[in-house]
Amino acid sequence: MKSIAVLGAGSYGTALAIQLARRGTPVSLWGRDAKALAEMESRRLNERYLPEAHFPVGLTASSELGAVLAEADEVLIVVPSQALRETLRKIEPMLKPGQGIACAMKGIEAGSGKLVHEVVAEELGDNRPLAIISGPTFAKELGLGLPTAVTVASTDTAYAERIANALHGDGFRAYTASDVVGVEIGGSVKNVLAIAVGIADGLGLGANTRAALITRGLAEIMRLGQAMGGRAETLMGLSGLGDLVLTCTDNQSRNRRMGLLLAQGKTVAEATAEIQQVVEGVRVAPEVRRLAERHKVSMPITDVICRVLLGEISPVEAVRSLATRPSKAENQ
Ligand SMILES: NC(=O)C1=CN([C@@H]2O[C@H](COP(=O)(O)OP(=O)(O)OC[C@H]3O[C@@H](n4cnc5c(N)ncnc54)[C@H](O)[C@@H]3O)[C@@H](O)[C@H]2O)C=CC1
Ligand SMILES: O=C(CO)COP(=O)(O)O
Repeated sequence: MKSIAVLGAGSYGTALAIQLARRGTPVSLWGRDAKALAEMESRRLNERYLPEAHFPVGLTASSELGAVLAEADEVLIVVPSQALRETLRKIEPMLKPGQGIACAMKGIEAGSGKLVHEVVAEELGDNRPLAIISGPTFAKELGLGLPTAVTVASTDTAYAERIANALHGDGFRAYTASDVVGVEIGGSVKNVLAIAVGIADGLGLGANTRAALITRGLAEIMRLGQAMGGRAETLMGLSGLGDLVLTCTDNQSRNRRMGLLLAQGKTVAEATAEIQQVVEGVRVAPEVRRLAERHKVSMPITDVICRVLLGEISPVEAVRSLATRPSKAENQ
């Protein structure tokens, strides 16, 4: 790949930019805060979001969006999902013909319930190649160069391979897939389930509860994902089960930490202020619930998490309401 613009200089945008540069692609990392970007460029480090990983040669940081896009052959967007549409509107007049768009955010647009590929198609049309990058990838570990695997999904196989090849290597494995919806649903819904597991662990409910929530959470991902056209093998893969296990079981996850803090009695606002980074599950949960209603699938864990986030029930009541559901066949 000749060169790539990475839009979004938070923890994950920085980590992916570092990986691309490590593999030899010239990368421009763009963020909207001019002072922060100038500091990153001079210190060769993103002190606030990824202080563990130095920038390789070939990675430049800039807040000049026009210049960054003009020099790039491809564009990778890694802003939070709620900032995706705004970012697309900003870049649309500056894009060059043929520049592909890859997206690595994990969420659903609040209010519209649109998946990432739908938002991109609405704003940019469907003439550009589009890929979704997802999977079990904590930014810090990726930044440190620890072994990591992702899925790159696109209906354009050649484009998925181009993006995967740019990322692949040095212990980073990038697999390709064509099931865009399956990859998007796995990556979005696992954020909600990680809040649930965080709550259970925060309340000290133990390993049995954690395993039950992860497994029944996977059942929710499978039901919604398949109802929306995703494939079971995708939902059981890196971007589904893989990311669910990662996010539910390690405190690097902001969504899991949200659950832990709610279990301590903090409000959503207090927990958000403490975490100081994006917690996608909070905005995604009500959208997942609406999608479940629209597609007539049962998602009881998602449902109680929505109610906790709205302040309708406490974390203890949420767990109680799940535990007292009537018995049923496991495969329904
Ligand atoms: N951090 C991680 O380990 C991983 C994160 N992701 C996903 O990546 C996406 C981005 O998350 P993080 O980088 O972790 O968030 P973060 O909280 O570390 O950073 C967010 C960044 O987005 C920027 N931003 C917010 N609104 C913006 C806007 N309107 N225009 C431009 N920039 C804007 C902020 O200034 C900040 O630099 C999320 O969807 C997340 O789920 C996916 C895999 C791993
Ligand atoms: O998506 C992630 C890891 O794959 C990061 O999870 P959190 O957003 O919960 O930190």
